[in-house]
Amino acid sequence: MSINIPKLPTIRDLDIREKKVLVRIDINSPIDPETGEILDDRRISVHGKYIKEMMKDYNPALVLISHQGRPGEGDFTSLEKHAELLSKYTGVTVKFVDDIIGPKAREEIRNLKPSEILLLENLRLLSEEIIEASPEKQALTMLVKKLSSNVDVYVNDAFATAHRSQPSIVGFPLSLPSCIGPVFEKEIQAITRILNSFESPRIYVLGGSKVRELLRVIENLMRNKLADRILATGLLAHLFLVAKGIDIGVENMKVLEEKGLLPLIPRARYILMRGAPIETPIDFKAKINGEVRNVYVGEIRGVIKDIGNNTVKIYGDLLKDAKVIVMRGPAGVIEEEEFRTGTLNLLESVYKSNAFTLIAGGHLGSMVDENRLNNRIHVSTGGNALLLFLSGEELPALKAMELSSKMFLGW
Ligand SMILES: Nc1ncnc2c1ncn2[C@@H]1O[C@H](COP(=O)(O)OP(=O)(O)O)[C@@H](O)[C@H]1O
Ligand SMILES: O=C(OP(=O)(O)O)[C@H](O)COP(=O)(O)O
Repeated sequence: MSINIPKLPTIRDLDIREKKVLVRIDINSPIDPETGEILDDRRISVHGKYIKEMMKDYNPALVLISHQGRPGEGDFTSLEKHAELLSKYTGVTVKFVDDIIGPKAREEIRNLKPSEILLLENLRLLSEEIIEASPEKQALTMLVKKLSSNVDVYVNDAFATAHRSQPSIVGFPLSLPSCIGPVFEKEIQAITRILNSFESPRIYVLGGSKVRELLRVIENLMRNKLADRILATGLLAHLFLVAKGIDIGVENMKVLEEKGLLPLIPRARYILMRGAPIETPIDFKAKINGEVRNVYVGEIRGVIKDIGNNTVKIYGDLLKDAKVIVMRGPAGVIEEEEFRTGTLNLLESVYKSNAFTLIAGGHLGSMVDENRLNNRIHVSTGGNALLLFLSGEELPALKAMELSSKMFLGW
């Protein structure tokens, strides 16, 4: 199976010096739903580092756009606090405006000078931004029309949103000379390294809560024969246990129901029947009568919040032999300290392994110990974007960028 990585324009191919540059970043971060505090700012710090370099090398006037959360969910918040953190990491005061396409935002953009940075409000306040459509349609949205006429070029540095065919990702490339940004470029380099390695076993450790997207990834991995083993954790493990006919208890079925995951059971069964190499945990951590207990499959009690001690050991042993590891999503509810052990122990196996490893996803990335990293481990800013690409899907952001380079750069 060969995955085609198109040649993409970078900021070295576009003249951005002293220009007004619209940069789509992804600073979507875990948020405490109670306090609205940003729980982990890794994506912000990574973008901050590269924006700082961009300012030093090209002195542009930067207009930053991003989303945060999804409407209706606890992490759907303003980007005001993100601007403060971006200021900290770039060393430049990042001005925030609580508007996106209205007169206030456009006035700020018009007045922006080289060496200044402006962050607009959460893009998903615009209903247009939630709708997925073709680049041609998205180029006609109000967002794209109103902002394009106020900037010179568009840079897509939101690798983590590259799998969404939303206007801020695929609309601007058809409207402005465009390129990918430095964060995006680094991700493509890491992916190329994985795709060029034909060593096995290739082990995927998949967890977290975005189960629907993970099933799509697993289907692609199987179709393209890219995974030797898939170790399920997080809510994905709940789903596959149920699909195997295992009783996970009423409380855990309720968790699946509340997350809208019950309709995915037949699809998970079909995946298993087709022989997907999916391993499920043999034990879990749950809180019973206020105490954290290790419970075994077959006698599950309480709400499962992490993988158990024996699963950690078995998964850890399997990872010892891996040549390539892709890890996505935490193994448990890492927001609660007592349920971080599974995730931290799996990461420990990664630090000790000799495999080339990709670590994907905001929550998992926040658990990584930066001091234990080496050049075999790439901590991606992307989650599902990375996995979908690695499993052979065409990313809308890349397709739009290819169209753009034909239109504006004559490539
Ligand atoms: N057993 C579990 N039960 C409920 N939620 C879980 C469980 N395991 C993990 N999660 C949740 O998954 C979420 C992170 O998933 P996801 O967004 O897919 O990961 P990432 O941000 O790394 O991409 C966390 O909020 C965590 O609480
Ligand atoms: O966090 C993100 O994706 P991820 O959870 O796959 O890493 C991106 O910001 C995309 O967010 P979305 O999945 O709400 O479109």
